Amino acid sequence: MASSAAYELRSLEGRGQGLVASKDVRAEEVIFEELSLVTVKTWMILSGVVVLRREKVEQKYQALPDAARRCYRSLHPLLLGAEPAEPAAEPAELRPEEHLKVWDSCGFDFCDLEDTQWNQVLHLMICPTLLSLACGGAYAYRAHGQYVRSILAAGVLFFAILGPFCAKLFYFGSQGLFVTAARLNHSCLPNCEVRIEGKGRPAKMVLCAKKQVKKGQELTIDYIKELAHLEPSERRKLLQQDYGFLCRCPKCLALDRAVATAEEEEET
Ligand SMILES: C[S@@+](CC[C@H](N)C(=O)[O-])C[C@H]1O[C@@H](n2cnc3c(N)ncnc32)[C@H](O)[C@@H]1O
Repeated sequence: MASSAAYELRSLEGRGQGLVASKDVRAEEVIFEELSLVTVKTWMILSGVVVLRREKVEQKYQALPDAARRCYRSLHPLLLGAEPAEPAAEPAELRPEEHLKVWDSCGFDFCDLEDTQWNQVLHLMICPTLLSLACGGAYAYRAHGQYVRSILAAGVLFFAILGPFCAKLFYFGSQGLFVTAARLNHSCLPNCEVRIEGKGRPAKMVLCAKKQVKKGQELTIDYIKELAHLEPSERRKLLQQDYGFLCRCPKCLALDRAVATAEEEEET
């Protein structure tokens, strides 16, 4: 893991711990780079929902050296948010459901080179071929038409439109645990973004500033950046459902204050 003096870990009110800039950072500046502790292959739907981890996370954990296992365990939600002076909270060993909690709360999703190649085969070859055979065949059977013609006609349709369409519906992906980046809190107005370069294993994550960040400001990312178009209340609901926390980023806190003021004014 590469580290620099550009950030430090601090306790932040209502958000557990988080990374804070320890010096002024320019827009687009790289704040840190980090290699994944461990990665697993996944099956994703709808721009970023993991439906299946194709590799067993427990096996990955068992294969790690002792020091890396300690880092992995430190990502358990019981420890994330706890003060560093509370080591008693560390679970001795993780149960299967605790492994899943680690990945659900700290896993970063991405597509590496291998996933991208498989996705091209899946979306540009396999899906259109299967659908053309099924739909063209069914049409020819019902309409007593020519199978080859019907399948070819369906093929034109599916090869032209299905690949781009289903590329975001279901795809092969990867998920990585990054020990430092796991401490980044969410904000609906983030000042940083992560880029994951998955050319091989371990994957490399790069944290970049989206805008100028002043010394002492928290470094934040958007956990649901694919859903930036949603209303603030919907984003909040989603974060609570999928990530299990009520968003207390500055934007949501400001909205809370505005709602409370409006309610007070209505009552008086
Ligand atoms: C990946 S961890 C981030 C680091 C964590 N705060 C810690 O103490 O190590 C994600 C957890 O941080 C907290 N968190 C992150 N962003 C938050 C936010 N905007 N508002 C409230 N809690 C947040 C939630 O408890 C969430 O489950």
